[in-house]
Amino acid sequence: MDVSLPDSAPAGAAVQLTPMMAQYFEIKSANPGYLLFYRMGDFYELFFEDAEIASAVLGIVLTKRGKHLGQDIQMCGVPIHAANDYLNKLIKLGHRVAICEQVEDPAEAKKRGSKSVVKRDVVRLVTPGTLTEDDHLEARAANYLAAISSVRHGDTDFALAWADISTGETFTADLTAEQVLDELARIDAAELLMSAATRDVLSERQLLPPAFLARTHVTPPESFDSQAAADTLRQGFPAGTFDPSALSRAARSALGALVGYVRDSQRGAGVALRAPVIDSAGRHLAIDAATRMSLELTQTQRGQVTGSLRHSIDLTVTAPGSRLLASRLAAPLADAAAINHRLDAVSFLTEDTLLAGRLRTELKAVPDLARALTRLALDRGGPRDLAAIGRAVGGAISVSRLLAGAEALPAVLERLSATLAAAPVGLATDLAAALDDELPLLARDGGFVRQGYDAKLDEERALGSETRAVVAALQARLIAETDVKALKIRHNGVLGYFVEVPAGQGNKLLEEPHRQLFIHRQTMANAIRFTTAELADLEGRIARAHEAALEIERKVFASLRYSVLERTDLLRALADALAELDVTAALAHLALTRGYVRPEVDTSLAFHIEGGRHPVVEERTMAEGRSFVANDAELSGSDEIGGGRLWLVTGPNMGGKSTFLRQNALIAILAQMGSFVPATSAHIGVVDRVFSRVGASDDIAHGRSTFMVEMVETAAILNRATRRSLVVLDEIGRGTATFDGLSIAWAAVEALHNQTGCRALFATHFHELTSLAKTLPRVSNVTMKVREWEGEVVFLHEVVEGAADRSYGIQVARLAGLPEPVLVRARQILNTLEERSSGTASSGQRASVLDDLPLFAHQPPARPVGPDPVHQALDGIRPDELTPRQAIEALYELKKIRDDARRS
Ligand SMILES: Nc1ncnc2c1ncn2[C@@H]1O[C@H](COP(=O)(O)OP(=O)(O)OP(=O)(O)O)[C@@H](O)[C@H]1O
Repeated sequence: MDVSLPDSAPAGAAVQLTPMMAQYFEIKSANPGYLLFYRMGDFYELFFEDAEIASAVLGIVLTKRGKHLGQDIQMCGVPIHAANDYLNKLIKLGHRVAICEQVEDPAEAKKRGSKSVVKRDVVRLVTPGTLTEDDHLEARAANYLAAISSVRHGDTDFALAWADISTGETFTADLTAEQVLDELARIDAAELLMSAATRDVLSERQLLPPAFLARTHVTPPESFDSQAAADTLRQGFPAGTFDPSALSRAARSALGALVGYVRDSQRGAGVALRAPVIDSAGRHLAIDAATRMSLELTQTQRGQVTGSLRHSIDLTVTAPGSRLLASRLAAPLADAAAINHRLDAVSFLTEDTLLAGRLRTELKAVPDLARALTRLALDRGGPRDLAAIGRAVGGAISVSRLLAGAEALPAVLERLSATLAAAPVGLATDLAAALDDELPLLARDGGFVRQGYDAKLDEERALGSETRAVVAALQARLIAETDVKALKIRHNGVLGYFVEVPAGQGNKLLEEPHRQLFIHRQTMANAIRFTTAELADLEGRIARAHEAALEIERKVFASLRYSVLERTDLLRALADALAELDVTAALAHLALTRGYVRPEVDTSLAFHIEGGRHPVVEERTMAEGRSFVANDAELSGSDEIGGGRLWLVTGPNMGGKSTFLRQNALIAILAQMGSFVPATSAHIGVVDRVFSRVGASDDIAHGRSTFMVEMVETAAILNRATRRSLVVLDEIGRGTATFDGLSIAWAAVEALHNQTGCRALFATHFHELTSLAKTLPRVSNVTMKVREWEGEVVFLHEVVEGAADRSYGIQVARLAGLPEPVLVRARQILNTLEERSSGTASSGQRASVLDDLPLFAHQPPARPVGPDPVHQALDGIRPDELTPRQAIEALYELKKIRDDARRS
């Protein structure tokens, strides 16, 4: 790429470019916004700014190659064999890459003249939402590409289409503006396509938070044209699999954009999207983004997976099973009959533990069929993908036999059993017979077909190894003829086969009688290399045998690939069934190992939980050697009495309010995703939406204060909750002045009770609210039980009827380690406030109370009244007289005395 260019216009214009530079610029300008991986031999090279970016991000050396416009051309390269790792890193950091390959044999280019360049073209655009390789994907997470469209004159305002290219699953949904955020949070797409106009509409309506904006890729408006979409869709899906006219205009537009983008990014490789499932938001239990965060469904509020509900309940044994479990958790059902079908299946496997155990053992060995299938469809698959499909089909057959042996299967398992029974036995046998035990990643270099599968291949391979024997024989003969014992026949990539003798004996071969036979090729420092006519002939035979063998292997691969792809629909159905079975067996296992029960789910407004536990906190407390205190909840209502009940939960900080609130929301979600629940019994009338605002945090990034966020969210709940909803609210109104906060909380409880009539848990520190139970018939007061001992508070985590008489804030502050003088002073202020001020004092009156407080007064901490049993016991101990064993026992005894005193 040696070019000297004038300091004028760049590529194309008056500038004289080398043919390769011209080609580079042409390809680069056709793919704006992408780092261009430009194939040169065994490397992908990057130039100019691309090279600077890649070298900085990947930590690879930036070099120079020729000049452009008088400037050095910056360049860096990544070797082909390691390209995947580098690609992965770039994509994870938000870059997009165009892979440009040589699309003809360099020999062809040479035929056009010595200066002609090899033809190159972009074969694939790699973006976060279009990944298919295992190296780039998390096995247990779906990787969605989504497209959102907006129309100004349809039934709905927006539509979303999304697909996981790695498995082909595709969905569409029409959305109202209100549903956009919820759905975006549920799908959590890796890449979100939209037109600039849609982006503006969403931003204007505050429907595009930074997390999604960062994943947004704006595509030209034409890509969202709903008219043009019809054609794109017809080409994008196999004929007869779906009818684009069944979609709304907005959904057609979104799906058209999605399919078009996938098609362009895969550059003609057959895109294996499945016919879209038309999703309707009403089918699911709606969970908004804030609730997902608050309940820590898939990650904790700190962004960690460990500690989330998903992490705690995912006992699946396959990656596709884990992905399905996550999507069920993200979108539990809202239809009692469908939920009960799932529960029937889980229930069956909790009863037949032998079958469940066997199923799980078989499933464990089943590879990711759907992803392997997609790679093969995109012509990106290798022998290992074929083998994975073979093993998955084999697994399906074994599992199907196990199910066939069971009697009276519930409907879901019956359906799965029927699907799995159709597993193509012949295909599995064929793949197992054809493929070797150890397989290379790529089909390109051969070496994957099992010995004995193809007679002709075995013949060519034998020829190859026979000729190797012939080479050995030839070497022995040449040694005998020349009497050069050190003569060797060797091979390298440049010379092919050659005869090598040490330099000292080389002359012998250059002289008569040998010079007739040995043709000089190369003189090295300590060796001389020759060839002979016989060796050249042998070499040709070996190469031909190798090429012939390779050709046969390629054909075997193509034919196996064809027989797999021919059965795409069937294989996908198997993949779905295997994942569903894994989820069902995993939920049964969860129920048995954690003591979960089957919830009674119906269309009533019941919400009656006995002995409920928090699935994650329970696990944690047990791991710490403590037991979890189970609690009941009774929010059941009916239309006759005007809706569900509302429990006002009071109690000190750290008393377990948040845990109690969240556990009930989680129990509803678990039940509706079709899982057993952590309780001794549960009766739940299907919930349409769950709202949880527990432990809300600042949204400073958005420039909204804690209070503002709280009010926006409370507004969303009051506007959106229905009688069927479950609302779980923690400390509404805490972020503002006491009286404002109290008034807002008061009005919110009234609204939830009188207008919404939903089932609700409302935790508060405003004890004044508890008087609402006297006037509102469906409101009850409960509190977290605590015990005080020597000025310290002991949390019992038990929910009991009644209202807390105080907050124990100072005791909790002591536990947190606030310095003693501060605590003493706080208590003093509190006493004065309590004495002199009634709950209804005006702020002016309170201020005067504060004026009266003695400043800087300090009193020593109050001593406990009466003899302290621990001190008494200590007094009785004579350390000098104790053996180590007695000392330990005394220590245990002391702790026991302390615990008994606390309990009494
Ligand atoms: N039912 C329970 N059984 C055993 N331990 C519990 C129970 N509930 C809560 N805990 C323990 O108490 C800790 C505090 O609980 P939680 O966060 O629910 O309190 P809180 O009253 O909501 O406090 P705050 O108002 O400060 O958020 C938990 O981390 C857990 O370890």
